[in-house]
Amino acid sequence: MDMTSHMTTHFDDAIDALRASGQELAAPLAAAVDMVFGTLANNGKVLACGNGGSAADAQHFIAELVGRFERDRLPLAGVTLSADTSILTAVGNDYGFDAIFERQVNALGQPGDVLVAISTSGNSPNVLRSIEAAHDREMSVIALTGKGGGQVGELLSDADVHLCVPHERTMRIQEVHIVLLHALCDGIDALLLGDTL
Ligand SMILES: O=C(CO)[C@@H](O)[C@H](O)[C@H](O)[C@H](O)COP(=O)(O)O
Ligand SMILES: [Zn+2]
Repeated sequence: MDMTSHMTTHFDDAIDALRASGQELAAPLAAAVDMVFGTLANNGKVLACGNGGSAADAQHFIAELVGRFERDRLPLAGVTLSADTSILTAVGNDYGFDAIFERQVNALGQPGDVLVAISTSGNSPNVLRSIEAAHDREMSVIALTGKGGGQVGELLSDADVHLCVPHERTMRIQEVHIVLLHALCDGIDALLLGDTL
């Protein structure tokens, strides 16, 4: 195997995945910006969850809300549901791993809040249950998925936003997810601060 050309295919495939996603997802992404901005403007908050690399993405996104993205601004209300090891081990131990996000949505979620649910397969049970809990609590959902959206796609309502990356490989989907989350941060900042750097 020519490792250099093998590595080159990753860049080419990532570019293709981003280009295809840009064509399909720019419009729903704009709707997601409006949803999050509306929630924050009404003193609501954003909850975010995912497993593995998507847990890191959820944490990364919320850090950019609570801290900052590219420009100084007021702190924005967000909580990562996949970062607190005491909650995750306690709820996982006592109620099962599938309840780790649902339990926190039920503890923290209020009507009008937004859940950002990240699952490349769209089939992780703990993410599915977080979406059901969000709906029960009259929250809106922004779902970041791939592989056709899986069961997440079937759970979402018309009021939710589905950002389904048109790709089958987890890593490519995750790479697009981080672009989506950064674009979401940029869109929120543009509405808050004006759209020039
Ligand atoms: O980062 C990666 C693979 O790139 C893994 O850690 C990956 O996130 C984990 O296998 C997750 O459990 C996958 O869950 P999901 O995206 O299907 O909901
Ligand atoms: Zn990964």
